[in-house]
Amino acid sequence: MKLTKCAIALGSNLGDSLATLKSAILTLNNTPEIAVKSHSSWYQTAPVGPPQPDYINACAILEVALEPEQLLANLLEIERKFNRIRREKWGPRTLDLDLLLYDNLILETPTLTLPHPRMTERAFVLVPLAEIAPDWVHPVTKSAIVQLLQTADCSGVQKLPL
Ligand SMILES: Nc1ncnc2c1ncn2[C@@H]1O[C@H](COP(=O)(O)OP(=O)(O)OP(=O)(O)O)[C@@H](O)[C@H]1O
Ligand SMILES: Nc1nc2c(c(=O)[nH]1)N=C(CO)CN2
Repeated sequence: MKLTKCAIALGSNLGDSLATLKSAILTLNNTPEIAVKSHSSWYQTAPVGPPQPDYINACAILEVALEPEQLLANLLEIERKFNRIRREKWGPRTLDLDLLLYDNLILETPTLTLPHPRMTERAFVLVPLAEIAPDWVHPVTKSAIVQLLQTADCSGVQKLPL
């Protein structure tokens, strides 16, 4: 099967978030149909939505031998492995994995929207993504990630020391 380049966002604001995100990257890379090609720095980010602890966020570039829905199923399965408590909408979680971009595919099904519909307004996604894929053109807005970043409010996003 052909390999497809994808971008994902990782987030956590419960438990040992940094350890969880590092472990999630290893778990992804141990999946036979998924290769993690690169990941961004780790960022501490102010919560968007209801009051809750700060998040650690990052983005990763994957090469996958999976259809979009299969990749989403893998991401949700890994989330489930790490998330032992019930989640409220936009509430705290031990691990959140969002599929941002699947090549230049535009897709809308009941369970999967591509590109991720809220990625263009989220500095906690655009800052880490611009680090690893600045020139990737968002297929709906036709803007490169680095251009989308120019209009984002990045005040709540802080790079963590290595
Ligand atoms: N591009 C996408 N990436 C991840 N999930 C998606 C995507 N498009 C649609 N979904 C659907 O969204 C559902 C709920 O996702 P989730 O609980 O992570 O939302 P959330 O993290 O609370 O909010 P947000 O989607 O704004 O980050 C998933 O089960 C999935 O079916
Ligand atoms: N800073 C930040 N805020 C959020 C995040 C996140 O990953 N980072 N995820 C949310 C639900 O997807 C809601 N709010």
